[in-house]
Amino acid sequence: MSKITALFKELKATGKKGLIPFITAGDPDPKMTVELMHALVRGGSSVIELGVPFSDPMADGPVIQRSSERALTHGVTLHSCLEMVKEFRKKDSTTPVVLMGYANPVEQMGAERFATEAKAAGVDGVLVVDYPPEECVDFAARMRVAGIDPIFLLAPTSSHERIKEAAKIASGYIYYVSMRGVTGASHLNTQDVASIIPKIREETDIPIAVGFGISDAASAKAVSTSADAVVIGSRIIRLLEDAPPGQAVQSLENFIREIRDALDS
Ligand SMILES: O=P(O)(O)OC[C@@H](O)[C@@H](O)c1c[nH]c2ccccc12
Repeated sequence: MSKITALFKELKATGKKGLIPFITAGDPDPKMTVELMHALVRGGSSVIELGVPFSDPMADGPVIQRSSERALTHGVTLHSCLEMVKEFRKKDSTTPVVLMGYANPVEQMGAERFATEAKAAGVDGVLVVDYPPEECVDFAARMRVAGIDPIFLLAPTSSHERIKEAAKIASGYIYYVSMRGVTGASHLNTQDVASIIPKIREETDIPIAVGFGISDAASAKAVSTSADAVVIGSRIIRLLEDAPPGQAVQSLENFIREIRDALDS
């Protein structure tokens, strides 16, 4: 059983919800990423979604775009992201890490080599934003053979067919995007989310994480009533941007703990 699957089993058994923060590898500075990952764990994160910076992140709003640009300015590549995971693994062998990115860097490396190197670095799951499930049966199989969970996105616009397709090839969890548009939006509708999740559950027992527009304890708690886990990205990136010099790591840990407490209450 994969680390991600085991984690969701344990969450379910203890009646808890997963917390999946997103940070971009190399933002604000490559030297900080591993330290930030450990702070996420101390605060009570379940899984870390580590973003591979990309020059044309079409699913991302301005906040994560800026974050990607900062990381690219520091010369961060897919290879250096894997090095950061390796470094993180020296002190944390249990927290699942999901690498999130766009197809281009993965294809440049080649899917085969990517799978081998990602596994060796300690990656547990891979989410390629621009890989629709129905076109990625081979890719998903290759990841699974390497021992990596292929994670796919579903959205309010996903057809019944696509839901079925994703359910067939995904493992670990399915990422349900709460709304149309880009990351960092502010019009989250938890009722809409709660009405679609049962339709996905009709097709699969895989846990469902929900992201896009979750920015505080209240929205996290509200979404968690129907989801198995919540993903928070843009709010965290803004917190890192706004933190006073030297305070980013502690502010991040405090923020995550606040969300963790809300989910547990
Ligand atoms: O930023 P938000 O609205 O909190 O959404 C999560 C999100 O940032 C993270 O999961 C993510 C970052 N880039 C993406 C691109 C596509 C899907 C998801 C993502």
